[in-house]
Order: sequence, then C-alpha cells, then structure tokens
Amino acid sequence: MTTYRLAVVAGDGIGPEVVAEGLKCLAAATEGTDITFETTEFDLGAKRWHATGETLTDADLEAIKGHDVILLGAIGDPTVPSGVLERGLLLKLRFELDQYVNLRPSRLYPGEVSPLSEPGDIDFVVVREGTEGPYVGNGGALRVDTPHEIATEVSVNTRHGVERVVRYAFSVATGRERKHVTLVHKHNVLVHAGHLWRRTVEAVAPEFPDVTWDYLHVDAATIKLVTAPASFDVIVTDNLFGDILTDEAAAISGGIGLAASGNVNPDKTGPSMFEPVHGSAPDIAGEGIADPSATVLSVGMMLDFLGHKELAQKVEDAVAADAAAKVAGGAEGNGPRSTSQVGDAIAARIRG
Ligand SMILES: NC(=O)C1=CN([C@@H]2O[C@H](COP(=O)(O)OP(=O)(O)OC[C@H]3O[C@@H](n4cnc5c(N)ncnc54)[C@H](O)[C@@H]3O)[C@@H](O)[C@H]2O)C=CC1
Ligand SMILES: CC(C)CC(=O)C(=O)O
Ligand SMILES: [Mg+2]
Repeated sequence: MTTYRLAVVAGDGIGPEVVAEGLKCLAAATEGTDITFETTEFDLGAKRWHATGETLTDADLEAIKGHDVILLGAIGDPTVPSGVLERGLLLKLRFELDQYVNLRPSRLYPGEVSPLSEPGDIDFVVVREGTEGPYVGNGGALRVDTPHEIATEVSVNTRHGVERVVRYAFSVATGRERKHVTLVHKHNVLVHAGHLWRRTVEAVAPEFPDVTWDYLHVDAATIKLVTAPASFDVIVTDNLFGDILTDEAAAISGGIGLAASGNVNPDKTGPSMFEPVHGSAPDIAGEGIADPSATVLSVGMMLDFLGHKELAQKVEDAVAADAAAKVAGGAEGNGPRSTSQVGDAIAARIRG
C-alpha cells in the first residue's frame, strides 16, 4: 500500500469546481490499486483574505510542506486588489517551494479542435522558468498617480536559476523522439538577461550530444506557434514569456480548458504542485460550466511525477477520448455539458 499526502488548494472562482472533478478522476484512477491519497484541504484565496487579511502564512506554508504533492485550482478574484493573491499566495507557493520548472505540455488530441487551418501534429512542451524573471517582485513606483510617475519591474535572472531550468529542458528533450530544444527570449533587446540565457544554453547543450537546439526571439515564436506549431518539441524560456506563450499554446491545441501544468521542484526539497494553466475565470465562476479537463490532465501529470506512468496514461487517454467524443458529437457530445458531467464522463472512461 502506497499512501501519498495530497494538499488541495481549490482557491478562487472556478478553482473549486474543477478541483472537485480532478479529485473525482483521481479516485477513479486509483480505485482497485494499492495507491491512496490522503487529502488535506487548505482554505486559501479571496474568502480567507476578506476574513483575515491573510494570503499564505508561515504556518500554512509549513503545513503544506508536510505533503508529497499539491493540487491547485486557481487563484485570483476581482474583489481583491490585483496581485495580492497572485503574488502573496500563488507565486509565494511556487517560489517558497522552489518549483523552478513550470512544465506545460501541449498536445492536439485526435479529433480535438484547433482554430489553425493546418495545425499538424502538435506535441510540444514548454519548460517555463518558475521562480525568477520579472515575477520576483523587484521594482517599485515613484510619484504614484502624478504625471511624473515612474514604475519599474526588474527581471531577475541568475546563472544558477537559468542553468538548472535549461538543464531540465535538455533532459526532457533527451527522452523525447525529436530531441530538440528551442530557446525563446529576446536577446536582441534584453541583452543582459537574454545573453545570459543564450550563453547558458551554449554551455549546457554539450552535456546532451543527442539533443539539437535553436533560438527564436519571442515575437517570432508567437508567429511560429500559429504558422508551424508542429515544428516545436521542447521550448525553454523565462517566467513571463512562458506564461504568455502557454496561453497561446493552449488556444491552438484544444483550448484553455485542456491545458495542464506542473510546477515541479525536481530536487524534491519541497512538494511539486499541479494545476490547470487557466485562472479563476470569474466570468463563468459559479455557473457550473467550466471545463475540468485541464485539471484532470494535471492530476495525470501528478501521477506521472509520482512514477505511476500507467495510471497517468489512463487519465490522459480518458481525457483525449472524451475530447474526441465531444467534437464528434454522439452521446456525450450532444449539447453543452456541465462541469460535473464532463468529470463524470472522464471518470467513467478511466474506470473503463
Ligand atoms: N494559476 C492561476 O491561479 C492563475 C490565476 N489567474 C488569475 O485568474 C483571474 C482571471 O484571469 P483571466 O486573465 O481572466 O484568465 P482566466 O484563465 O481565468 O480566463 C481567461 C478566459 O478563459 C476562460 N476559461 C478559463 N478557464 C476555463 C475553463 N476551465 N473552462 C472554460 N473556460 C475557461 C475564461 O472564462 C476567460 O474567458 C485573475 O485574477 C488572474 O490573476 C490567471 C491565470 C492563472
Ligand atoms: C497569476 C499568474 C502568475 C499565474 C499565471 O498566469 C500562470 O502561471 O499562467
Ligand atoms: Mg498564465
């Protein structure tokens, strides 16, 4: 019997709605196996902030550290000043738990829709740096609300931070069929950070002689994601560029409702955290119409991370089959389904 301690941070907006379906599918995947998950729910997010003014206390963090993995829904609410929860809770978790790899795969499942006329065989993964870049909170504002206001948001890139995520990206590539890494940055303008990234890739690449690599400026990368998405294998990039590119990647490969991610601490000095790429979607929160597929796929990534490859594949196959059935119409494809109907359908497929 293997028991994992799972911290659940459902969060805000559609977070609790999609996490409920993620847990439903986790239960389906582990049914009849000797694997169990003991879950602890952490009531963090807008409600807690309104009640106490707290985002993530030291005690919360310590309690979360006592878990093997984390499943997160989404953080952020229009009733809370922008950035308070995103920085004080979500990014704090990623930074404090040293989740320096933000792994975001993009696959266009057979039968799934893409708005592109020639999407081809989309199957790439973005390895986004998760603890540095412009998201570290290094900046400030002077003369606020005057005509002379100045605001800075400094991107911090350390050799240590860049090197470890670049090495991770190459190690991902070496296990894939095409074995190719594309560094995405903007080193023609951001010469300090960009050249650090380029020099680091040049230094790390020889450790992986079977992996080829090339470079794209981020603006050109946004074009190529639309015109030739099938040409990508592994993309490595910084925190901000990776954030933006992965929403675009979601849009071309089935939509934001299918985009999963893992915030991984490869050194295992703290728990890794799995969450959909999307946010709290306040525009549809409470309506029971959010697509839980991305959360279910994130549960699959969590199982894969824990070494349960077969269960992970089962979960991914179930989501892919559900997506295909939805597109094709048929019993499950008739009309819009509720969040829990999608969860039920995927769970049934997992059970087989
Ligand atoms: N990891 C996280 O917790 C993230 C949090 N956020 C936060 O979420 C809040 C809303 O941010 P937005 O920029 O609106 O991004 P968002 O990802 O929440 O929503 C963008 C659009 O996608 C739709 N959408 C998102 N997830 C969906 C799903 N599962 N099924 C169907 N439609 C879905 C929404 O309805 C909306 O139209 C903000 O507070 C933001 O800071 C944003 C991104 C990630
Ligand atoms: C609030 C952001 C830091 C989260 C986000 O947009 C993301 O990680 O994709
Ligand atoms: Mg984002």
